[in-house]
Amino acid sequence: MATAAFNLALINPSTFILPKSPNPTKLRVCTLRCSSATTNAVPGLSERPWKTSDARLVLEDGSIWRAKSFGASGTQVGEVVFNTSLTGYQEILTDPSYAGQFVLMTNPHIGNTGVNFDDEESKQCFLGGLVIRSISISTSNWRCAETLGDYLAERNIMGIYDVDTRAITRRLRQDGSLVGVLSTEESKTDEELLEMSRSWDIVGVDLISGVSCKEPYEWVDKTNSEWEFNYSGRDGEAFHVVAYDFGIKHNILRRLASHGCKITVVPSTWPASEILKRKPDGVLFSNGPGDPSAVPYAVETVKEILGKVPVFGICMGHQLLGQALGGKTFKMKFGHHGGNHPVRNLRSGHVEISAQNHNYAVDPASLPEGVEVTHVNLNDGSCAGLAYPAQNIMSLQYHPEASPGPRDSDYAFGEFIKLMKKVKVNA
Ligand SMILES: NC(=O)CC[C@H](N)C(=O)O
Repeated sequence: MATAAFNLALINPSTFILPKSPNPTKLRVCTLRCSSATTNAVPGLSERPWKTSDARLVLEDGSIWRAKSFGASGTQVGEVVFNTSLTGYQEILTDPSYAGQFVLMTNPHIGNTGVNFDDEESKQCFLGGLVIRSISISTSNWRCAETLGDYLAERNIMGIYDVDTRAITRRLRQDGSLVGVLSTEESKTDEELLEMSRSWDIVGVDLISGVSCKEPYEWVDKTNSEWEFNYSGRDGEAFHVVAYDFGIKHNILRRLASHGCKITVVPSTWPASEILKRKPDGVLFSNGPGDPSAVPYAVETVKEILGKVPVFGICMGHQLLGQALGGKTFKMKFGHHGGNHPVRNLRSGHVEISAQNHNYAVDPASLPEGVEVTHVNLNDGSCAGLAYPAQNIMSLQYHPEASPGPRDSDYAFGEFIKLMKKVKVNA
């Protein structure tokens, strides 16, 4: 009996907690579930015919989570955030706003539909890594082109599974987002990985420049007719929208194209004067990764455009607009990441279930008079949308394009069309 219990402990992921000592040499390794393992490698386990724990997630609070690896191997540092979406892991993996972050999925079973090449939200996976409870051992979907593991390995993205995602989520909810290091390298000690996590920070880093396009391009793809749902939204009028790519998700572009817009996507550093010369009907400031305070050049660009042409900001775009209007942004405790966030539209009174992915928010009290809070997140009362009618500005902290997530907020694209129409008609 004792032997069986011991073996079970060996093949299960074990969690080791290091005390929060500032001095790594004083760290004492203790174990919650397996009292025999006090070193990184468990002797003999590598000879077993089944996969054994071969990866570690070391959090900056000193906790160490043993796991099994899939996708790429190596060592990677990032900020751990949890995402509560039940579906759409592929759109999440390709959302450039996750650059610098490890996404932990709270849904315990991931990978069952594999991946396809239609559901990508950008050309690349920019996230730091994926943390899941259980990886599906088979894939079953008519669109499946390959397995999640192969997809991540080809893109050099690390994944871990067989880790207690509920316990990590509770820790993040309690203590806030934490920096962590994922590693499959046995040669690195726990202390080295801990040191790495403690000497890295996502705050103040310009992550946009790493994900934005390098040259402008035209976008024409609409939402595939098979998936189109908002037939009333297509007014066919060809408004020219310039979209700043701070890490833009393709579905934002598809939804604008489905409304008949002609779209030019420009890099994050494209000068405002160049945009204004093109006389667009509207400018979209996209979603994007990281800290809005780390990209003052983008705030300056937004400032130069405000009041001259109707604008729509989404997520990072909303935060940059908030700053450009004179407001402040702040880092939230653990942010909002998922497809089930209730938001109240204060103008209509309607509640939308929305897709969200952000760690920063605009402080509404810091905004000047005339700027209206149009949407509120009903989970925590944070600002979820703004408008400044005098300057034809609208913005949302969340994702009207969903992908993944519910479509309740898709009407926002129609509102942007209306805003452009109003200005054009009155010009
Ligand atoms: N999706 C986004 O645009 C994210 C915005 C910003 N990077 C944040 O984490 O708050």
